[in-house]
Amino acid sequence: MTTAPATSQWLDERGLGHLTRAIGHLSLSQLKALLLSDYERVGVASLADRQALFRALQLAPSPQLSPQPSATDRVDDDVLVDLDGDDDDFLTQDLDLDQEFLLSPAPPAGAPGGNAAAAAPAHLLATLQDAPKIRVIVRKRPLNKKETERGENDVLECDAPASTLFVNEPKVKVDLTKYTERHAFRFDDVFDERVDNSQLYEQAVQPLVGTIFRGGKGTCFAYGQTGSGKTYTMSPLPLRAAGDIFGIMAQPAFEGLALHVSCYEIYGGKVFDLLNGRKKLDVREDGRKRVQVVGLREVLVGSLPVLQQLTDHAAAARSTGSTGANDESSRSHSILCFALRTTTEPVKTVGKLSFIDLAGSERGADTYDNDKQTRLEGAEINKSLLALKECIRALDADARHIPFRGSKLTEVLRDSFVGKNARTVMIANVSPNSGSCEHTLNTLRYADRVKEIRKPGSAPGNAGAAAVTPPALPATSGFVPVEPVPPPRQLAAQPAALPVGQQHAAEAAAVAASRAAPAPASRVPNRYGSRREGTGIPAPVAAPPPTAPPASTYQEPAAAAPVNWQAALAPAAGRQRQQQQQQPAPVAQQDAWGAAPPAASTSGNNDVLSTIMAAEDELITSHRQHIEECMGTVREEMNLLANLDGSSGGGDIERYCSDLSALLSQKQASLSQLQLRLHAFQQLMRSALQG
Ligand SMILES: Nc1ncnc2c1ncn2[C@@H]1O[C@H](COP(=O)(O)OP(=O)(O)OP(=O)(O)O)[C@@H](O)[C@H]1O
Repeated sequence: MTTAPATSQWLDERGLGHLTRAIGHLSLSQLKALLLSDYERVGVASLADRQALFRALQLAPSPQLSPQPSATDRVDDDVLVDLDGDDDDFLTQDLDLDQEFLLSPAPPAGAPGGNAAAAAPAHLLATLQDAPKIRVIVRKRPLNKKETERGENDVLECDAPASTLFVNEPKVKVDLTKYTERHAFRFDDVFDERVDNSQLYEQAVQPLVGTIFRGGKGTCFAYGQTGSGKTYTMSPLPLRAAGDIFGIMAQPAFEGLALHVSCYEIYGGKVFDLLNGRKKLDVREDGRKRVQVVGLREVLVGSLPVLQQLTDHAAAARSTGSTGANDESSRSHSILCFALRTTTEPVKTVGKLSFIDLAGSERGADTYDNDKQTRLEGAEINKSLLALKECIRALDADARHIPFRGSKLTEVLRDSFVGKNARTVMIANVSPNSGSCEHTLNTLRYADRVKEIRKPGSAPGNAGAAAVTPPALPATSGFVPVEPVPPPRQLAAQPAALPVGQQHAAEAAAVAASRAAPAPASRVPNRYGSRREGTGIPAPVAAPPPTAPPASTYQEPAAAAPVNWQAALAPAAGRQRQQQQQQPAPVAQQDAWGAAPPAASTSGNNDVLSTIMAAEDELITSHRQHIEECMGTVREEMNLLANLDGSSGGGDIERYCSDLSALLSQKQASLSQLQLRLHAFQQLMRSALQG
């Protein structure tokens, strides 16, 4: 194993020379790319060494850690070509992109010896350099018949040459005057309703095709509200891509490769194989810390008709999910994955291309639906879409931490996010009708946030791009522009840029909170207090100390905490059976917290029932609030990591630690509160049954 001189000197200077043997062969930027959890794997065994190395890497200025690629930075080609290999994280980390012809370069189109496929357009043989790391594209669908019949307006205007989309939002003032608020968003590309699927494919996906022959991992997402055209956009793309892939594979220079396809769905946080009778699959991390969808059926495809049959089969399996309702498709994420593998042993993965039709973005709003199943699904969708956004942002920022653990979706897509050879295209689908305006704005804000971190010199996005001045609005029937138009950056940065689910959740929680009794002030100090308060989620009652045990290790406390059971069952929000609750039942026994549930037997049967029902309501309400709080905290944690990753020089670690500590305390408080409430409820049930 060769030692990189720069690394060994760097280690020496920091008193870590003894680690040269273990990690001296890695370049400094490869070291920087390691996660703390990887240190042991690469041979830094002692905790003290791991901490010292982490600190040293954190404190070192970035340029020092990003030397130009050198001979020592190169990894064996064998490893580079193998996306499944141990060193996946190092794939092309410091690779000179010109060296990325892992397979011999293709002959120029039309060159002697080239077959029909050799005439494939040269841009199909694009290198990773040719494909931007992330592209965000907006596609507007036409007004449909129903919308036209309802007399709905088209509120979207596309300025394709300027890659800008204008939203003319109809609004009504308190004095009932109608007016239009005009929003402008700029993306990498804006496609209007006249752009067909072929044009979209050529501009959005075709640039990714060549990259998968060079160790690339391409991912194409369709995001948007239900009915905005995600499936319409996404369905033809794999076939078109496969046509081009087969074309390249037919060239002599690319012999010895085979295309494999798998299709699965994530529904309610669970994974189902769409090519294997919707078999439920487990997701596990293997010994090499790579996430695997265990038992996923992968089919070797050699022709377009076979692929067509498979995609039809998968589409049918998706729309006839567990309940058989078509509506299910908008509640699940569907993933079609191409893997390009060598045909000779040992089989290696050369590249991957994934197409993801995401769940309807507004489905996250279902967290306040009456049906428990729908609520949980809504929460899961919300969580996954938020996590996805954070992962793409982290990817764009070359962050070391990609928060893929935030949801099942991002967990299974981890491979697509890791490494410099990952390329992502997000297609934000929007509906043009005025009735969908709020959802459309939320979709555009989401897409805008995805693009927000944009490095100088990269493709245009809202951030850093010249302000787009919306042109004067033509007077449209019914709406008169009476409000000044804020610049687009301002619009894009509006704090209301929450996915619609969160807005709804926040609104619902605010209404509930306004009806509830004021929450006690005894809360864990919260740096994020103002934002959290803003969600309208009431503070937990009698917050326990922040030292409460985390969920996984939770045990009932031996020492009784001075908590009254009625306080634990006190309404948090939206109480429905307040009357019955106001009659406290006598104390029957002490619970493990020193709390005393009422002796149900001393009240009449109706009273007992009412008390239990009220307590049950409160427990469920608390649980829902806990989930909302957790989601908010996860988002803040992701922001923390993103800030750390985004700052030059590795971020302010001290601030990061104190913020993280506050968030963890907040989580513990919320969890303990829920456990307290659950425990009291169980006691109540037990005593009612005994009585
Ligand atoms: N660009 C377009 N041109 C013409 N018709 C379109 C276009 N986009 C979507 N449609 C039509 O709009 C309807 C809804 O589209 P689609 O089913 O793709 O929406 P979706 O976002 O996938 O919805 P869901 O989340 O429910 O799966 C379909 O009838 C589709 O044919």
